[in-house]
This record gives sequence, structure tokens and C-alpha cells, in this order.
Amino acid sequence: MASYEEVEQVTKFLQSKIKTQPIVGIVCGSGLGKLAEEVQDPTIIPYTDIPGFPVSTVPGHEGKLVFGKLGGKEVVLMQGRSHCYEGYPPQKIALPIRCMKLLGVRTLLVTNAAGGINRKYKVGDVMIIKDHINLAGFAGVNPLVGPNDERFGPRFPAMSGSYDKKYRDLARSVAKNMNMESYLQEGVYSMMVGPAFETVTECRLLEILGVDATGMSTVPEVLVARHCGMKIFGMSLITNECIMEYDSTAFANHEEVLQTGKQRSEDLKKFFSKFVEQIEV
Ligand SMILES: O=P(O)(O)O[C@@H]1C[C@H](O)[C@@H](CO)O1
Ligand code: HPA
Repeated sequence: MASYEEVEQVTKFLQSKIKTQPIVGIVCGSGLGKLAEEVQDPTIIPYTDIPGFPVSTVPGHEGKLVFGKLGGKEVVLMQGRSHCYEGYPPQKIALPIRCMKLLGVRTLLVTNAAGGINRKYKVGDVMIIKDHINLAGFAGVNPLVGPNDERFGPRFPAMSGSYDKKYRDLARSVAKNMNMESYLQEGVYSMMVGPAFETVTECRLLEILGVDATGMSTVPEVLVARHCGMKIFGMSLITNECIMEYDSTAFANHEEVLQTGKQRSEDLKKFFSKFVEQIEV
């Protein structure tokens, strides 16, 4: 667990490299990092250059922090994230979000690639996240476990209402204006640690639990962002179908995840530029 002072140290390192003060933080999921191309006047810092920063090891996660302007606002964008299945404790995954907080970020936008559990969802749909289930949390995977530093937030943070209602309404309106309605969904995301994709029975269990899309990230970041009082918006790209039939010969795979990300990247770039332009932070 990084102490407040350690987070402060990483933040000071970042401040020494940048000219701007970001107010919006963005985390790009698997294959979704192309949004970085929209950032104006960028300052790019590879994670490997930042002492103490978790480094992404997965294809589709560039591992760069990009500072600059998007939709007229100062942003910091994570072009790729780290995941618990890479061997990082959730507290380490929390570090970039806490640095964002100390940098002055008030709103966090999180994106991910996810498998569609809801049988009505199609590959290529985008889902506004309205809530999540921290399934990994049932097994104790939660970045808030350990001593609590009140300078970040309270011991017992409320998680209801984490995904800002106004942001979700705005997202629907922006999507409508962009003619995205035919592939827009709103639903519940769940996180398991991975890296194995789900079994058929696990997928069926998630369906019974009310999950619409499942992945291996996002929840640790949202827990930490909520804990330190950030406003949050989340979006999943449905990159693949979850296999719901025992005799199916199809299987989930990372190549399909990246391919779907590529296919939707232009739409998502436009969506987030417009969305950031219009959000109140
Ligand atoms: O970082 P995200 O959650 O977008 O990445 C998902 C989960 C795994 O890292 C990978 C599986 O294909 O995509
Ligand atoms: N399951 C878990 N994580 C994922 C999936 C999936 O089907 N697709 C992309 N990330």
C-alpha cells in the first residue's frame, strides 16, 4: 500500500514534468487507448519513467500517461492500465488514481473492454455503467483494505450512486446526437480478477446476479476514486460474447477484444471528446 507521502512524491515527480493542471482523469481500457490521439498539446510520460508507478504488461495497453487538452478541458489520460491478474495488489492499482486526485482531478472517466453477459447485447455495443458488482471483493480484493488515511477519504465510503446520474444522462444525450443509439446500452459491470475468461457456469451465474457485462478491471479504480470524492463516469465496450452454452465451440480471446476495440475506436474518440467538452466537473 502506498502511503499518502509516497503518493505525494509520485505526484510531485509528475508536476515537475508538466505545465498543466488536469481536472479530468481518463483510464483507457484494452484496445481503447487511441483516445490519446485526440489530446491536444500532449506531454507524454511512459509509466516505466515514473518511480513507483504500476507498469502495464498486457498487449493493447501502451503504458503511457498523457497530459493535455481534450474537449477544451485539461486532462490526464492513462493510455493503458494495470490489472490484479498481472500480479499487482489492488492497492498498487489505486496509486495512479490517488496521484490524479493530488494533481487536482475532480472527475474520473473509466473505460474497459468487457464480455456481454446480457443476451440482448451484441459485440460492438457500448454500455454506460450504472453500477458494478465487486465479485473480486467477495474474495477480499479491494484497494481500500488496510489502514485508512483520512486525507484520502473515510474508512467506510458509500458506494451507492458511484456512477454519476447527471453524467449518465449526458452520455445518453451525446450518444443520441452522434447517432449511436442503435448500439448504446446501460447496465451493470462485474469484475473478476482473471486472467482466465469465465466458464459457462460462471457466465450463467453472472446473468442470474443481474450482470450485463463482465471484465477484469475498473472496479478497483472506481472504489478509490469514490473514496476520495471524485465524480465518476464508466463505459464498457462489449468486445465479445460470453459463452453461455455448454456445447458451444466458440471461446473468448484477447485478439477479438483488441479487434473490436479497433473497430469502435473512431466512434469512441468522437464520443469522449464531445462528452468531456460538455461535462461539469
Ligand atoms: O483493461 P480492460 O478491462 O479493458 O481489459 C480487459 C480485461 C483483460 O485485461 C483483457 C481481456 O481481453 O481485456
Ligand atoms: N470476460 C472478462 N473480461 C473481459 C472479457 C470477458 O469476456 N472481454 C474483455 N474483457
